[in-house]
Amino acid sequence: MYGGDQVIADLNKEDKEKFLSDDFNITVIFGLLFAGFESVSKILTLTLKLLADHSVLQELIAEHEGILKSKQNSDSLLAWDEYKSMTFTLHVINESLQLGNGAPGLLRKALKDIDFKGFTIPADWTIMAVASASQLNSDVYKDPLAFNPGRWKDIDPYLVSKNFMPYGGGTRHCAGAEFSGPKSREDVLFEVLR
Ligand code: HEM
Repeated sequence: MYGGDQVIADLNKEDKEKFLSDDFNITVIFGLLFAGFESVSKILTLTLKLLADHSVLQELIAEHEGILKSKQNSDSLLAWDEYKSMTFTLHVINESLQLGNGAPGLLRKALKDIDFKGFTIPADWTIMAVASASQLNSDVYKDPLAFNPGRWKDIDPYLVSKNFMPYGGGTRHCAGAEFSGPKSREDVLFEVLR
């Protein structure tokens, strides 16, 4: 049984039969609604605004029409390979994610003292990693506030690996990343290295 199914099943059970506690289930439902709604609506709104303001729509439409034309059965659903072949679409999404910085900060806790560039972050301290500090850094991205999907065509994989984390990273990496937008850092890296 998947986690979501378990939550729904537990909602209909007596307390003593429940596998997960009510507190846990409520936190999961709130978390999913918040994580899955606020993030998508914010980035989607920004993307539509950027598309309205810039002349990339024709190229996007051409890419999608090309895929539709190459389909053997025009009524068939979008296949995974077709989705993955939308290179320009992915560049537009990346650019929106890079500009949008959906999460203001990624929260972590120092499990032990951490030495970093001559400073020590003491154990138990809360750390907030601010992705926009690198995603909007002009030393990293040339003219970072410009909407330029073309920058993703030949982007340096090293730069991406260190400076693009719209979905966070590590064990707390966004659970909806593959579902909501295609690009984790690892995906971009894979695409560039391919
Ligand atoms: C454009 C859309 C989205 C963006 C930019 C985004 C971004 C993020 C970021 C930055 C984090 C924190 C990761 C970290 O701390 O390393 C996160 C966590 C999370 N996201 Fe997303 N997210 C998006 C869509 C979604 C969707 C659609 C869902 C669910 C269907 C979702 C579910 C989650 C969950 C459950 C977490 C918590 C993961 C954990 O703490 O273990 N996200 N997201």
